[in-house]
Amino acid sequence: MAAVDLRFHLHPAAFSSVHPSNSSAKPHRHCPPQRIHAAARRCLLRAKSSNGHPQIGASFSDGALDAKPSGAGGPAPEQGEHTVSITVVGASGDLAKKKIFPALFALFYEDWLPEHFTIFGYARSKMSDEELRNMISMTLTCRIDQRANCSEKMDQFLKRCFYQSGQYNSEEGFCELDRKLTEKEAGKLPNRLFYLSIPPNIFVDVVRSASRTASLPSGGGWTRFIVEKPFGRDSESSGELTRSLKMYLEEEQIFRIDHYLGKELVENLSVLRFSNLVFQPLWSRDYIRNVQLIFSEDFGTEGRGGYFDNYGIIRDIMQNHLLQILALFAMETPVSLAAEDIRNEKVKVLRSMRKLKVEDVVVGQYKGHTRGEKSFPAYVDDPTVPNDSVTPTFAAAALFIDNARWDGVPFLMKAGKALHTRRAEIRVQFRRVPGNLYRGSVGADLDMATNELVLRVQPDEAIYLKINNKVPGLGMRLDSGNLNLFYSERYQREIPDAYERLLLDAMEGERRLFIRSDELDAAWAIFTPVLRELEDKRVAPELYPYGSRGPVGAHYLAANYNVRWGDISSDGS
Ligand SMILES: NC(=O)C1=CN([C@@H]2O[C@H](COP(=O)(O)OP(=O)(O)OC[C@H]3O[C@@H](n4cnc5c(N)ncnc54)[C@H](OP(=O)(O)O)[C@@H]3O)[C@@H](O)[C@H]2O)C=CC1
Ligand SMILES: O=C1O[C@H](COP(=O)(O)O)[C@@H](O)[C@H](O)[C@H]1O
Repeated sequence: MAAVDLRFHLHPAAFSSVHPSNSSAKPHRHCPPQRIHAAARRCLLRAKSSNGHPQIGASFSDGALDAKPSGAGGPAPEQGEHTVSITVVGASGDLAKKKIFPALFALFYEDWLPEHFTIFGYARSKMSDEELRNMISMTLTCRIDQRANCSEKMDQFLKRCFYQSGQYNSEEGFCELDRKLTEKEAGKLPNRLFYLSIPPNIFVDVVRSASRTASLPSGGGWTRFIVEKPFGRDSESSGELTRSLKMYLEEEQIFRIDHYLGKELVENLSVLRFSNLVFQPLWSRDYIRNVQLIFSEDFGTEGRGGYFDNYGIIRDIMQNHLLQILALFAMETPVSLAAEDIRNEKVKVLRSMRKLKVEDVVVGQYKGHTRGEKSFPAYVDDPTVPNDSVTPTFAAAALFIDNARWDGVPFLMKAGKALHTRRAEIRVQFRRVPGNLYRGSVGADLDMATNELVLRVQPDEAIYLKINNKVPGLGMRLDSGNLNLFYSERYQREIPDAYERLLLDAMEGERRLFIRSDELDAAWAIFTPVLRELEDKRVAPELYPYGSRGPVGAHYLAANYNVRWGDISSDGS
């Protein structure tokens, strides 16, 4: 039966500000829509209160400059004529080029964007609109299954893209941006989305400048900020970041993105759990022996060493992507599918988790390796990484949830760069069959004959369940076979990129797949002590060759809990 996609039925009002919390509730001042040079000057002269908040009630002496209704710069907007302006801050960067602009184009191509929208790139690099368009055009592709009118659609999309160069900590650039946005929004009810695709050390600068100068007045349309990870380095810095952001924004305006939550299989995890009766009774310590969350990449940190060395794999992947999956996997049934109900359950399960101990962690770092003619660099060969760096590019960890459902069940995580394959998956290993009638027919190792449910997040999305099966023939021999749901065989449509779903959700004000600040606090509480200890003691990572399966220490760690990693068979099944 064809699935009904509710988004096709969304009313344009889904993009409007229907709830006060959707609007920019913090008081702020707008840049004047006219005479921008004077405006920029005034922006800079704007008085600040002692705590850095934009001042309530501060106004320009020139009342005309101040009088900007939601649809300023044009005739009164007609009912329902909304427009969304999306500003990609850090538009010249890797993520913007690789993911954000392509995702925006994909949304446009499939008619998910509202009729009236404008896209702005903002960064320090000097670029004209045309140069931005050229840059973006290199990154755009059309879905293989929908190539019709592709270049026409690209041209239409690129015409809606503009660029504003400016500093991140200066209000001048954002004032100029505000002026241009206002021009494009003329006659419509505006809404603004800022995507902070920039290094974390400048998040607050941008939020301060943009919220003071380029966010919409309270009571107008909404102004939202998507903030990229990392959200701090530990509990303390994350708390500090949250406090700083909240000086300028309401929590409702902050969309902390974890793109793994936008992946199809991760979204499907709750569907699998809560809409299939067969799994419901099995989902606990009674039947599940261990759960494995595995992430591997077959490339190193090339080009991102400077960022990575300050964070390491635990912060880059485990504390966010894998922990979020774990929370969705292990949470209790939420009251409803509403964002706050789901996030409440996630927080509860995260708060039930034991703080990770150093003896439950193995860290590794890749070293150079030569295979045939080809040489692969060591992590420390990156010129932006210190030669004596002990930053882990691989980690394995055993985590526990101290609640009634999961008491004693090891949740094993493994994440690494420069490994032999690129993969992300969830493996659920079930207990042995008690008093198994067929124990003589399944081979010596009963643990090898237990059921395993695998959710392959990427690549080649799939769900499969390993079952024991009689090998056809006159004898009685069992082997392990898979009940398969391979997405490429079952579904013809190409799977949207995670960023498409998340951008759309942010525009719709749907927070379900974004991280709330208390979730973040709970997540950091689990990892901060171990990160501190690893760093204070400069624990030396186990070296593993580029392109290998990672440090053997990961196997010893799993063995401590009678676990065997499910991804070690040669075919990876
Ligand atoms: N790249 C990826 O695959 C992923 C990235 N992220 C996160 O997304 C954000 C953006 O990542 P990415 O695009 O890789 O970042 P980049 O390093 O490419 O930076 C983005 C832009 O920010 C500006 N910039 C870079 N360094 C500085 C600096 N020290 N001070 C001021 N401005 C600077 C540059 O623009 P200009 O000089 O023109 O101003 C640059 O083009 C980060 O928070 C990252 O952690 C998250 C997941 C994956
Ligand atoms: O957040 C991050 O994710 C990417 C992996 O994302 P994927 O969607 O390609 O699996 C990772 O390479 C990067 O280091 C990390 O910051």
